[in-house]
Amino acid sequence: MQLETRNIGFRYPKGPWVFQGVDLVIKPGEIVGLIGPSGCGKSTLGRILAGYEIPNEGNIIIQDSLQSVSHSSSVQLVFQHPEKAVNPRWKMEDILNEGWHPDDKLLSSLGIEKEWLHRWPHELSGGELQRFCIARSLGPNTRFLIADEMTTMLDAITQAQIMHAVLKIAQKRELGMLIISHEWHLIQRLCNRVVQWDPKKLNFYETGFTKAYEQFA
Ligand SMILES: Nc1ncnc2c1ncn2[C@@H]1O[C@H](COP(=O)(O)OP(=O)(O)OP(=O)(O)O)[C@@H](O)[C@H]1O
Repeated sequence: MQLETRNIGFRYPKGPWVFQGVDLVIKPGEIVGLIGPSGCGKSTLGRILAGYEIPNEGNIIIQDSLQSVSHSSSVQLVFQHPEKAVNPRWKMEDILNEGWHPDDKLLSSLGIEKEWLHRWPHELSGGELQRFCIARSLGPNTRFLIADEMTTMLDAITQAQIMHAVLKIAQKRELGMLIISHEWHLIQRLCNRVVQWDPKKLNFYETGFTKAYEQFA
């Protein structure tokens, strides 16, 4: 089972091509980094992979079934703005348990305190809220996790703790991950492979292998 894009191209309505001809493969258990300058289309690609946008050209292939539209709960996206990903009218307990019921072990590995479950989203910091979004994304159906600047709002120590917890889960469950980040050091340290923006071709290309993330886990 792998997550694959074949020759995908995307443009927003009336806009220019953001990218074209993107071929990307994420295998189970593989941690792939995606880097590139602001505005090159990293988040757009992440949203396409998670099924929130439909490519104008090409296909997304998940689990060996050819789909012109990528939409599957097996691909989960956690992005930079957790406040936009939760219902402000729901208490954290309901938000957390909407799709599945994360156990205490997972909550504690992500540093989620029990007392937070009884709060409203606006009563948590961005980083605290993000831990809930991460826990929510790791349901039993998840096979691939797209982490779009997932830990950007956290301090370096908390960022390392959370990434460590997520990577351990990814390793144990053989989840494939795409880590989108501007932080080259983070990408270099965590990823098996790195994919980078090619401005001439409006495309992404492999930069080669980095250190295996086991060193970090
Ligand atoms: N809803 C939208 N409608 C029109 N254009 C959009 C929309 N969202 C993004 N864009 C444009 O598409 C391009 C790619 O945006 P995207 O957010 O994918 O880039 P990015 O590489 O993730 O940037 P950053 O690193 O700053 O987060 C940008 O030029 C952006 O202005």
